[in-house]
Amino acid sequence: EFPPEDSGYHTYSETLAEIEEAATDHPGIVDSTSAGSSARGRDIPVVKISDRADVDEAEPEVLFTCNQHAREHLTAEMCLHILRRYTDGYGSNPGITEAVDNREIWIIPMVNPDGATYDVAGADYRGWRRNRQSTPVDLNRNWGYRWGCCGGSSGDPSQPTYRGPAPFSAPEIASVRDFVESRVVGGRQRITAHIDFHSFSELVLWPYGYTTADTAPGMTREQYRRFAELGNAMADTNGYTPMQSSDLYVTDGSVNDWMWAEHGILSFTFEMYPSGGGLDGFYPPDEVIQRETSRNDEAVAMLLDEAGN
Ligand SMILES: CC(C)C[C@H](NS(N)(=O)=O)C(=O)O
Ligand SMILES: [Ca+2]
Ligand SMILES: [Ca+2]
Ligand SMILES: [Ca+2]
Ligand SMILES: [Zn+2]
Repeated sequence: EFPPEDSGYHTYSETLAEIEEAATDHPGIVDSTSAGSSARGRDIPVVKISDRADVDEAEPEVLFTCNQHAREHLTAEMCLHILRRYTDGYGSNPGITEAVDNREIWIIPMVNPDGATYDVAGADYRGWRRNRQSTPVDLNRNWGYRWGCCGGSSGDPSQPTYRGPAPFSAPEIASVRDFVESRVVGGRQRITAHIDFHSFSELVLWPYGYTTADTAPGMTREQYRRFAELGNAMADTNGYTPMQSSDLYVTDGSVNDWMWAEHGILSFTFEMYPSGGGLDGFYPPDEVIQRETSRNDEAVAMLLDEAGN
């Protein structure tokens, strides 16, 4: 559980309750399903928001993933904020109504439910990052594109950036992979854009992470330019700093590289508030949740719009 002064954050069960409530309150535009199970057997919920949500329509699909890293609780709040905004706003906010009528929005609020739960299970925050397999894995190093290629992860099981024994060895990542692969319909990946939310540092990041080069196999100059232009435009709306992922540091096995290289999905990472500070940066007071999640409203709207191009 979160300490009383941070009760505004959602636990796993409170997250499930939020999803249930959205589905109950907005039955026509919400459909909830599961990507699969975590290492400790928790369901990994996937929520869909669209007009005629129970029908797979030929509309561009956009994915938002949150909480790959256990202690980054503000990111789960970001995903729940998108869920609430795009359901409560339907029919009253023209931009939201337009997006829901013309897109299929997929939200996975807690990719790492075991880790998120473990982090708040003690008397104090545990500063936990990884999942809760017997040998814990850094989920954002376990994706299968150029996995472990380039010194952007660790092969040491004791390290926080341990990549696991093989790509997709973490059940959480295998589950999200399976979900994304299930969106290849009629031979075409229907998801066109994605944001993976992390904290912290206030950054907008785009691939590749495994190399510092702008262009590489599967990333032409024109494609890189599209990432950079959209990344800069989104950063202009939330005041985050835009850069190629590897300009921060080289990572291999990250979600963005896999989403782009394997599925051609315009995949970004947003590092949320705060911009700096020590380990307490992972635990901003719950008083900032509303401000720091709605800070990304315009960027989310921009990505949803771009997803149709
Ligand atoms: C997406 C990468 C480049 C940054 C991220 N930073 S975090 N959220 O773990 O502190 C990470 O190390 O996975
Ligand atoms: Ca508080
Ligand atoms: Ca629809
Ligand atoms: Ca569809
Ligand atoms: Zn993270």
